[in-house]
Amino acid sequence: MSPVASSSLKVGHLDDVQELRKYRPTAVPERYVREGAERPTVSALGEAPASMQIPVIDLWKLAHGGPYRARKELEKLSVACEDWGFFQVVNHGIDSVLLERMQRVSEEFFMLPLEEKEKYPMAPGTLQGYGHAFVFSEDQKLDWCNMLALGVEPPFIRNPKLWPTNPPKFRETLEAYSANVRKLSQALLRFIAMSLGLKPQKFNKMFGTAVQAVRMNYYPPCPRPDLVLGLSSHSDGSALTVLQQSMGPVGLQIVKGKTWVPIHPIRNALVINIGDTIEVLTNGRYKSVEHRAVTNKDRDRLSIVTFYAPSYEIELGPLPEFVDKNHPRMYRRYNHGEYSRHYINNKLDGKRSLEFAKIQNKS
Ligand SMILES: O=C(O)CCC(=O)C(=O)O
Ligand SMILES: [Fe+2]
Repeated sequence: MSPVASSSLKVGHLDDVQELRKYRPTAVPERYVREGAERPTVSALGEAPASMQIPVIDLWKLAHGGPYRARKELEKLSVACEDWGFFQVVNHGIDSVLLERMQRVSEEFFMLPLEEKEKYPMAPGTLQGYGHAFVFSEDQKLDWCNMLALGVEPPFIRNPKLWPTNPPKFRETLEAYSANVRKLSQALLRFIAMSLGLKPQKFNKMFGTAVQAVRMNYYPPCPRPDLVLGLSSHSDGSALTVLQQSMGPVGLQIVKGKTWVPIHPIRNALVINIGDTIEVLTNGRYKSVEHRAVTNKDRDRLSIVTFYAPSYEIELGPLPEFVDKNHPRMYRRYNHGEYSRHYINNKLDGKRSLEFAKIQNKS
């Protein structure tokens, strides 16, 4: 994919938030301070009661639970995708030792000295390496986050120079982890297809050789979590996203109605969300829900996020099964590679990226 020509971008000086934090500041630099409505506590949206939780889906029950339990779990999955766009999955089959190893090597990477991490620089306007993604101008507000993003599959999207050799176990751990997450994504897509009354392999067949990328987000403690965002609000440009988060404080929040709902970490569970591709294919029945990350005053947080998406050459649009008199077509047909380019060349801004495909229905 061709990113924005980096020479055409003027993004100003970008601080590294872990370096900023070393001086134990009590204030945050102006570039991180959000406008009122975007601030986590003075948000246009309210705060959800702590009891409000996204559904938890048991993959074992779906796959092996017998006809009754599997059907019940499939109904739960359908509600999760339709009403929430997010769920946590347990008994997903990925060994907890591998999850822990992945978390450890990621943490070790972020704890390296800056010079070491800067050996894998993310060029402005691209989405691979260590640095600041989605920054396109000098006046854009910055996220309180450090990122390492890597293309994983198919092999041609990899930039091996940006795969850390330090920590030494990083590469092999990411390979093993990604192979497992790929299988899980395919299994989930089978059940999601079934929950929609489609043939189980509908999405997997249609996607061709799926594109898989990983992003590790590290959020250091922040002296003013009330003023900044760890990650700006957005929906994911993937078909499906698989997110592993550390057991610490809540960071991920999703929009539900008029509230920001916190996603409380469950040990060894993975957070799954519907991305823009599934929203388009189902003509909006399953939605890619807006989400963001907030920071914490005393504790850091890590998320390891896998984006699973169709092959770039695939043409996408709402499937005929989801378009009728009562459900007019909401999205045009487009090429997925073109959408991916559009997504990475625009700042994260709620669901704005998907405007790319929206049909303005006259009502
Ligand atoms: O850190 C999180 O929980 C949110 C990460 C996320 O939404 C993303 O990387 O797309
Ligand atoms: Fe996301």
